[in-house]
Amino acid sequence: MSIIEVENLTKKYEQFTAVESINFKVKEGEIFGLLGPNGAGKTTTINMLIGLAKITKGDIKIVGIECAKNLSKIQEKIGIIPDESNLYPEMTGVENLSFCGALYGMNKKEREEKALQLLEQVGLSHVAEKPFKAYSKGMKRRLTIAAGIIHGPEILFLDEPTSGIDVESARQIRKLLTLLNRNGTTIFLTTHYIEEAERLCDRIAFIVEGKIVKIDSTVNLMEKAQQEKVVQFYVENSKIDLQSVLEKKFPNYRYKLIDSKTIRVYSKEKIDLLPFIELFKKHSAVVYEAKLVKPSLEEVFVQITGIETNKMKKEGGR
Ligand SMILES: Nc1ncnc2c1ncn2[C@@H]1O[C@H](COP(=O)(O)OP(=O)(O)OP(=O)(O)O)[C@@H](O)[C@H]1O
Repeated sequence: MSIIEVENLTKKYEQFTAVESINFKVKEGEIFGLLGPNGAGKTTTINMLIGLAKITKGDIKIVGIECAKNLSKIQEKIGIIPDESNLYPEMTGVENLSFCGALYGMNKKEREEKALQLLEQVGLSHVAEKPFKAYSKGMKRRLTIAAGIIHGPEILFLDEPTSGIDVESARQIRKLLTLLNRNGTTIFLTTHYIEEAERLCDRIAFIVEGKIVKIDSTVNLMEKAQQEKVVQFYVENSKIDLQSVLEKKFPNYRYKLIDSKTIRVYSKEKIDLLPFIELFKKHSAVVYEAKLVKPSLEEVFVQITGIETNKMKKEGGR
């Protein structure tokens, strides 16, 4: 069953179209990711879904309810994790969570128990009594997530959940999202980390310049990637432009220059390494490494969008 249905959704900022007639459905119980580079329209889309941005055209249904007119009816069913925290800096972790619980009508005992349980889940028990303002960026994001799920929402919306935070916090957040999802929460997230989408999402929509260019299950997308063989050469002492020399000699392969010494060769067939090594040798270039690379979602993303992934931020390069 579809728990989110989006039809011809469009957002214009005056003459500029930030999101153009996009369509997608999110199935109950899945983790759905909207993946795209900066400025693609991810935040605009999620903001329309959660009622923070006005829709220019189109329809959104969440749990079967038309959102435009009935936002208040879906508020309790959804959890929203903004990229900027909305918690109180002076309050401690436990106080912030307990306060959020009170907003959802939970009684004192219930919300304090839930607060402690959530602090444990997000790995923040040791700072439960410290004020929020003393938390690191990653800790703040984790507490913001805990606050967004205190009422046990059916659907969780997250805008760039691990952007700009430390690797350990990102790992904890991914673990928590996986756990929540296993327990039945549907998750809609935006990200510009390809690895994150690959690791977390059941289905992914690629969004570029306000348009969805592909939607498929991660399994199907990965299968497509794995149809190609990829060999990576690491070459030193080379005075040649690796890509143009290879393209001229072996035009039937596809190439991607990783850096001036590293190049990838792509083919649907097996790749015979010897002719490559001989060609490098002829140009006095020494091959120090030739390895088979396991194709990743990155390859599919580049193929479909034509966007070089160095334009997307990398995980770890936070
Ligand atoms: N309030 C606004 N007024 C005018 N243009 C806007 C406004 N908000 C966003 N835009 C533009 O709409 C486009 C989509 O922005 P959006 O923030 O949705 O992208 P994004 O995919 O979330 O990227 P990022 O990761 O950089 O936030 C961008 O070109 C942006 O400059």
